[in-house]
Amino acid sequence: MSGSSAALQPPADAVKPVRHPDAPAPGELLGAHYGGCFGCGGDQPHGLHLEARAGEGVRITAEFTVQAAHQGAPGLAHGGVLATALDETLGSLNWLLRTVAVTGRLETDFLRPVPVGTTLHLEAEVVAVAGRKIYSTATGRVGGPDGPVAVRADALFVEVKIDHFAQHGRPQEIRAAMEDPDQMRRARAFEVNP
Ligand SMILES: CCCCCCCC(=O)SCCNC(=O)CCNC(=O)[C@H](O)C(C)(C)COP(=O)(O)OP(=O)(O)OC[C@H]1O[C@@H](n2cnc3c(N)ncnc32)[C@H](O)[C@@H]1OP(=O)(O)O
Repeated sequence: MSGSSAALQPPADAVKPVRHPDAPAPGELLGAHYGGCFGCGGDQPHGLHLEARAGEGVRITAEFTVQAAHQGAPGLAHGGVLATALDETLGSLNWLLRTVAVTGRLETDFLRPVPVGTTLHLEAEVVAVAGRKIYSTATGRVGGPDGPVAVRADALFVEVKIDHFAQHGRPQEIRAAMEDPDQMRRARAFEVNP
């Protein structure tokens, strides 16, 4: 059984998402939004090291290969790790909208077990926007980009000001991020949102 709850149905006044004119070109690798991110950062030895690419419209594709550190049952990916892969891919859609947003709700269906060593082929798309609310959906396939769907998710992201992170993050990581010119450049690119 699958299907998202009423909380993830876009309201009647929702509109179609609009790709930002400065969004990365289709096919372009996005790179990590933060080196310490468990989903995409290069500084996390046991992280997912998920690599996301801009697609057409407001779509993203991504890949993640399940490592031994990601097991739940013997030889199988942990469900929470698979949810992280979906969450990270959905979060990457914000690059195409040039909006800073965080996950408010994530509903996941686990349809097939995913063994260690498997590459999960992820695809995500924004389906609607209503004010600060961004409604999106994602799938993760195994055996190739056209293989069977192993996991899927629907999500609601909520737009926040960049201050959200400075207000709530642990001071030492916030300080380090603010001292990193690359990190600040990425954050500023999102602030200039018409
Ligand atoms: C930089 C990008 C990184 C991407 C990394 C991958 C994504 C992540 O994992 S992000 C980390 C996980 N998420 C978080 O930490 C978020 C924690 N939550 C929060 O900070 C807040 O609850 C937040 C910002 C989502 C909403 O709070 P706030 O800004 O006060 O807005 P609020 O007024 O409550 O909600 C705004 C709208 O969203 C709706 N909404 C908020 N949360 C939910 C929810 N869980 N379910 C349904 N609707 C919701 C509200 O009903 C409201 O709707 P309406 O405008 O119609 O009344």
